[in-house]
Amino acid sequence: MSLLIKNGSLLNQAGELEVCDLYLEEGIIKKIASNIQATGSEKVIEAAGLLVSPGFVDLHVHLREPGGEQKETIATGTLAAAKGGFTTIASMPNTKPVPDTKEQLEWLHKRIKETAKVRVLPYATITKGQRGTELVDFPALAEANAFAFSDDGVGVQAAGVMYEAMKEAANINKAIVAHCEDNSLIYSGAVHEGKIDKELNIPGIPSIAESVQIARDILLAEAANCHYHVCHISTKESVRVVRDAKRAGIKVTAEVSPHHLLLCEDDIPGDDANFKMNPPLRSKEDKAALLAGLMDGTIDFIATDHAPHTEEDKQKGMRSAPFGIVGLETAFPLLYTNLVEKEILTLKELVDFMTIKPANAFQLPFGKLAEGEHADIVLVDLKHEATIDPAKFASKGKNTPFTNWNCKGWPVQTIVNGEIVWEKESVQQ
Ligand SMILES: NC(=O)N[C@@H](CC(=O)O)C(=O)O
Ligand SMILES: [Zn+2]
Ligand SMILES: [Zn+2]
Repeated sequence: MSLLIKNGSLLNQAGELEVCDLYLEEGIIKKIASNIQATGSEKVIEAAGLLVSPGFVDLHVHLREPGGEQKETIATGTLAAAKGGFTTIASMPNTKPVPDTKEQLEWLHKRIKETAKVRVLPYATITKGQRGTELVDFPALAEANAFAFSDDGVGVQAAGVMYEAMKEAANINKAIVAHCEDNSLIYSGAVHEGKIDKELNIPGIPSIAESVQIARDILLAEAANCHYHVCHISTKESVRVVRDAKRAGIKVTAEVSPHHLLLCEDDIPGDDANFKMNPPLRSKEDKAALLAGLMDGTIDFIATDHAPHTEEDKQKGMRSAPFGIVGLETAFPLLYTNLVEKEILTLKELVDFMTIKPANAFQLPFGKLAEGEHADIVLVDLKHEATIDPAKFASKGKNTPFTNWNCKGWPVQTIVNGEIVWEKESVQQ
């Protein structure tokens, strides 16, 4: 089925909105022009007043399948992605079992093919069982279409193991995507070590637990000549270290999450585990440094770190609940409302941070609206206002700190490979 999107607003290179039509056929954007005439055989989508954006790309998502289906499945997580305007997501490997063999990864690809609503690029682990000791078979997993290698959920503790992993990854031209956390510096903390740990009398996680490992890894990546990507960067020291590394010409990239851009420890209302995630919400100064890092190119793009947990998990409170919050269904409206509407970022900057920038960091052929490109598109209503209500999420995870936030910029239709995978009317919003 071909699609004709009429009268939508597209961002041009200068960041201005231009009214245009798009013709999609066989999964490809065939034509972008004003006044494309319908032939009668295609489905016509009236998009007047809507932003037509490349589908969003999220390279940090937890889908929990296999082994955590009570928290999320590939089906529910990718529906949440579609609802949030994401057309390509990369799935983190901290599942049970983890994709650390060719067979596991092949099973995952099959399951994705059967049940995913959007494109899913699965990570393989760096170490067997994410135990941090024995490396996976990098060439075999690359052959089985691993997107990249990550032990997300836990840092690789031994420098020697990380160095060998980086050399393996460099050999096959794949990236090491790192959750940076030195276990000897976390002291079983649950919140940032700063003000909030004292206020709540809960052990804190110091900033150095992250920044020390990033500094180590950057030097290893330089020696191994490996593309090294930093997950969910959260501290001002980490930003400085990455900035210096980029200046030195080291192949490092970094992502930041919407919650670290929009919240800090001062926003934690008390013992509420919907504000518990790893890394934790840091200080006001850290939050400012993350935004500055994003704006000066130190941080390459935005990724949600969508980490669904059950309500039962989160009712255990700050000390005992698992780390993580959901993000797919609220990322764009939150960032649009709190950064673009407040003129901190332009609309084009935000869209780029969620489309072309993540795609380019990993040489992915997505995130662009141009003739000949994949027909991955989201239509967004920038004016419609609605309040965030977790009860309405498609995700099984309702664990968000943003309940009741009023936002504009809600996706209304999501197209992957030229096919409508979600539209507002089909799901209660
Ligand atoms: N971010 C989190 O707080 N939790 C993630 C793991 C991770 O991203 O490190 C999870 O899998 O729940
Ligand atoms: Zn992580
Ligand atoms: Zn994660």
